[in-house]
Amino acid sequence: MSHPDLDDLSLSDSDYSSDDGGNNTSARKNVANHVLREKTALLDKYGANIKVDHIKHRITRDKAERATVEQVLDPRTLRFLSKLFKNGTITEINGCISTGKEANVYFAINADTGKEYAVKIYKTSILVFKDRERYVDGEFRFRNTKNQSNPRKMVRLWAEKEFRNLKRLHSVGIPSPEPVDLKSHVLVMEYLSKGDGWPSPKLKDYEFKDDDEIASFYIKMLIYMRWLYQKCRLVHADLSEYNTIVHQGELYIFDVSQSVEPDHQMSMDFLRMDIKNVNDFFSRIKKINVFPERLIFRFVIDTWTSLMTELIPNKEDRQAVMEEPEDFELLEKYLNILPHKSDDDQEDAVFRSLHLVSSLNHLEERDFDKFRTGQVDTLRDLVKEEPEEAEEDEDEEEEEEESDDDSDDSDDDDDDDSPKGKKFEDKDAKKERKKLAKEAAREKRKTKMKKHVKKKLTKKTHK
Ligand SMILES: Nc1ncnc2c1ncn2[C@@H]1O[C@H](COP(=O)(O)OP(=O)(O)OP(=O)(O)O)[C@@H](O)[C@H]1O
Ligand SMILES: [Mg+2]
Repeated sequence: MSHPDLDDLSLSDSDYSSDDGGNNTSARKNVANHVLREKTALLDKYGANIKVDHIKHRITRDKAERATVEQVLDPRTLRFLSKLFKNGTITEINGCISTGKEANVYFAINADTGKEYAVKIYKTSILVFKDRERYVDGEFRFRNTKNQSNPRKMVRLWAEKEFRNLKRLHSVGIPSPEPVDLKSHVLVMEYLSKGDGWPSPKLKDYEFKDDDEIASFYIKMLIYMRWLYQKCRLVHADLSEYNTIVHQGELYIFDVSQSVEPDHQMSMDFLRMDIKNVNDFFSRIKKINVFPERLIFRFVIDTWTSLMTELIPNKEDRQAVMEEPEDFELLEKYLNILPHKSDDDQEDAVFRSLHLVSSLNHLEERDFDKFRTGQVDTLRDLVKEEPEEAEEDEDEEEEEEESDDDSDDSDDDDDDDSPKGKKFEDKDAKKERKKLAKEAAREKRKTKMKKHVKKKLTKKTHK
């Protein structure tokens, strides 16, 4: 069969755009014809290699149905897929693994090398795009980009983000599908399979041998969460038993398009949500003892030095481990000294209810009232290990404030006989000064993190 030269037919992104204001009808007709011709040519050339029906359990190699392909894949997507055929990354698409809210995932192979791939195609329809905003807070991520109003550019950005994030995970040794190729909103990655086309199970479907195996996966999950934060500078932001796969005995993390960097204004909330999801799965569904969420939070964001100081209090003994930052076994040892969460953990309840921001810069106007009344905490301050002396100083400071509040007239009548300005104040000025000081102290207490909350979050309670 003869084809027009596909490269000559290729259109740019803007050619597919419908926002030309409707002024140039004949130009639009031309483009529409062009798109149609391109689609037909691509289908003639690659249609027989693309099967988009749902795979039920096992990857089959039935004949591709051109009509279904035509229905499911829009011309633009087809064009980017054809680039993957042309550059030899894949030779066949053999069925649909998943149709999600944001993307469809297909199973693909390269018949020449025998390699298997997962091809994730982001949905570009405006309807889905609106949905995405609501569900995944994409709005935050792209709030400063010019592309917010253009869904095609948005999904391309989204796919690119996933591709780059996967690279980060892969490069630091967090088990994850290896990213292979990216063409606009079409992403190719390693396919995690049991072999013979069977996909490896998601964590939620994995049949654990026993409680020990469940516990070991829980530990892995927490350590990978820390590595994500410490080594990749990422918070997953949708971590759960649905976005992790057990592959060849390892826990694989994927679906990282929505992951954010720690300085994202919602990163701390996302991290807390990830921790909650993980804890809920392992405690409620798998019925194992989990650690308190606030301590996991600290485990994820605290420095290596701080964790190791706790694990090995003796400085000399600690020297050796300082050379092995982020060592898996040492992190595992650290987790093993943590207490388990009790059923009525009030401290975790407090932690869950705190409004979190990673820095005061992230406070928005609506947050300021809450901040004044102590309902907002900056998490980095919260988990910082304070040197003992600093803590004592603070105690004194607090006591001072207290006494200032409680006693009306005694604080400056001390026995120190060196002359002090205050001693020679007239009575009214003194009254006024004390009133102002009291007010200031009251204000300060309001904005200061409640001490019991801070203690709860910074000190481990070994039970
Ligand atoms: N590399 C892969 N190997 C094997 N299966 C995969 C791979 N990537 C994705 N999948 C399968 O496809 C499903 C959807 O993938 P993913 O979570 O990345 O997309 P999604 O659009 O976010 O989907 P959802 O909205 O369902 O979370 C996964 O749950 C998994 O079953
Ligand atoms: Mg997913």
